[in-house]
Amino acid sequence: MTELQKPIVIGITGGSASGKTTVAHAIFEHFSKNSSIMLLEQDSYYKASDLPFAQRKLINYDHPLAFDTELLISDLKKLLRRESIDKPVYDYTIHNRSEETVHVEPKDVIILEGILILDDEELRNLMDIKVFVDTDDDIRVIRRIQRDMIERGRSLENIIQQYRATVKPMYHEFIEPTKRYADLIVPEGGENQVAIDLLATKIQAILNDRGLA
Ligand SMILES: Nc1ncnc2c1ncn2[C@@H]1O[C@H](COP(=O)(O)OP(=O)(O)O)[C@@H](O)[C@H]1O
Ligand SMILES: O=c1ccn([C@@H]2O[C@H](COP(=O)(O)O)[C@@H](O)[C@H]2O)c(=O)[nH]1
Repeated sequence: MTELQKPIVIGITGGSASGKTTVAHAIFEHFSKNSSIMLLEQDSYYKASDLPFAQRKLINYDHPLAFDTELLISDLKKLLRRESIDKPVYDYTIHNRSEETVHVEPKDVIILEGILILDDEELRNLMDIKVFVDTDDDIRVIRRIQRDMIERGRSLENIIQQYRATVKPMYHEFIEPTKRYADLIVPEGGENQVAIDLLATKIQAILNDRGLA
C-alpha cells in the first residue's frame, strides 16, 4: 500500500542567499527521524559546459536557460514513480558539473530547492507545496559575499561584478516574479521558526492523508 502512494514534493525557492537551503535543511531535520525524506537541489542540474574556465566564469548562472530543466523534470518524475535516479553533482568552484553522480533512492517526501524552480510550468505542477523565501537584496548580497568567499572560492571583486552583471537583474526579471505562484511566502528564511513549524504541520497532514505517516 505505502509503495503505491505518490511522494510529496515541497518546492522551496527565493533569491540567491535568501535562506532556501537553511529552510530546506530545517524541514529535512524535522522529518528525518520518522519519515523517508530527501533533498533535491536545482543547482545539481546546472548544464555541463565544454567551454574553458575563463569563459565559464562569464556564463549567466541566474537565467532559466542555465539549467538542464528537462533532466530535472525527468528525474523528479522518476522519483514520483518510486524509481531511483543518478543525480548530477555540480562544482561551483570550477563552474561545471563534476564527473560523478550520486545514486538516490526514492523517498516519501522530496524537498526541491533552487532559485528558478517555479519558473517552469511543468516543474511547478509537480509540486504539492510551493514556498518562496523572501529576503531583501541588501541582506542577500551580504550573505552571498560571506558564503561565496568561504565556500565557493570567489574573490570580493568577482562576487560584486557578478552580482551587478547578472545576479541582481535576473532576480528581478525571472525569480521575484515567480513569487505569485507560491502558496507560502517566508520572510527572512532560516530563522523563521513559525513558518517552518507551519510548513511541517502541513507536510505531516499530507503524509497522514496519503497513509505515509
Ligand atoms: N535567517 C537568517 N539569518 C542569518 N543568516 C542566515 C539566515 N538564513 C540563512 N542564513 C545564512 O545565509 C547564507 C545563505 O543561506 P542559504 O540558506 O544557503 O541560502 P540559499 O540557499 O537561498 O542560497 C548561509 O551562510 C546561511 O547560514
Ligand atoms: O557555476 C556557478 C553556478 C551558480 N552560481 C550562482 O549560484 C547561485 C544559486 O545558488 P544559491 O545557493 O541559490 O545561491 C546563482 O545565483 C548563481 O549566480 C555561480 O556563481 N556559479
